[in-house]
Amino acid sequence: MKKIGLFGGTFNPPHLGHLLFAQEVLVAYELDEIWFIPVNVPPHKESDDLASNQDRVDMLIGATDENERFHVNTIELEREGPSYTIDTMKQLIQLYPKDQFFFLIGGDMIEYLPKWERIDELIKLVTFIGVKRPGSSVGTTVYASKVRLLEMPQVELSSTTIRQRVQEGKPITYMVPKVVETLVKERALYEPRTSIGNSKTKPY
Ligand SMILES: Nc1ncnc2c1ncn2[C@@H]1O[C@H](COP(=O)(O)OP(=O)(O)OP(=O)(O)O)[C@@H](O)[C@H]1O
Ligand SMILES: O=C(O)c1ccc[n+]([C@@H]2O[C@H](COP(=O)([O-])O)[C@@H](O)[C@H]2O)c1
Repeated sequence: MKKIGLFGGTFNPPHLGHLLFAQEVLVAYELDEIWFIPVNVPPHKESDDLASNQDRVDMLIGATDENERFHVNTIELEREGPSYTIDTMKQLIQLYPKDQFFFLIGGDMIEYLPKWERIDELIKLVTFIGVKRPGSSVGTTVYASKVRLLEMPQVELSSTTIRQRVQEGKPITYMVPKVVETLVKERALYEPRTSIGNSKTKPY
C-alpha cells in the first residue's frame, strides 16, 4: 500500500507555492508520492487566459522533474466536462484499490468545499490536507473542520500574479522553476492581450 497525495489544480502556470506545499505535505505526512493532476475544465473557476492542456502539462512535468516522488497524472485531461474531484477519486480508487489517497487543497478553496460536487460522498473517500494562504480564510464550515491543516511557511504567490507579471513585462525569476520560466518565454504564454487575465472563483 502506498500513501499518495493528490494535488489537483489548474497550474496555469505551476509556481513555487505549489511545489513547496507539495514537498511540505510529502514530508509531514510521510507520503510516498505526490501526483499533480492538471484539470481539464476547472469546475468553479473562470479563466480568460488558460494555457493549453499541452502547455500546462509540459510546464508541470518540467517543474516536478527533479523530484523523484513528484509525478504528473493526466487522468482529468482524458475526461470531458468539468473536472470534478469526486469523479477523479472514484476512478483512482478503482485503478489503485490498495493505495491510500490524500487530497491537497489551498486554504482559499476550503471555504468553498460545501459547493463541491457530491462533497459528502467525496469527504468519505479522501482525506483533505490544507494549508492557509495569505489573505484568505479557511471558513467555519463543517467541511473545514475535517481538513487537516498543515503549518508551513505561507507563500504569497499565485498563478494570477505570475500571469500578470508576464503581461506587465516583469520578471518571474525565482517565482517559478527555471524550466517554467523558459517555457513561458519560448511559447509566448500569457503575453499582453487586450485585458489582464484573472482567474476568479465563480461567485456561488
Ligand atoms: N501559494 C500557495 N500556497 C498554498 N497553496 C496554493 C498556493 N497557490 C495555489 N495553491 C493551491 O494549489 C491548488 C491549485 O491551485 P491553482 O493551480 O488554481 O493555483 P492558483 O495560484 O490558485 O491559481 P490562480 O491564481 O490562477 O487562481 C489550489 O488548491 C490552491 O489553493
Ligand atoms: O469537484 C469539485 O466540485 C471541485 C470544485 C472546485 C475545485 N475542485 C478541484 O480543486 C482543485 C483546485 O482547483 P483550482 O480551481 O484552484 O485549480 C482542482 O483539482 C479542482 O478540480 C473541485
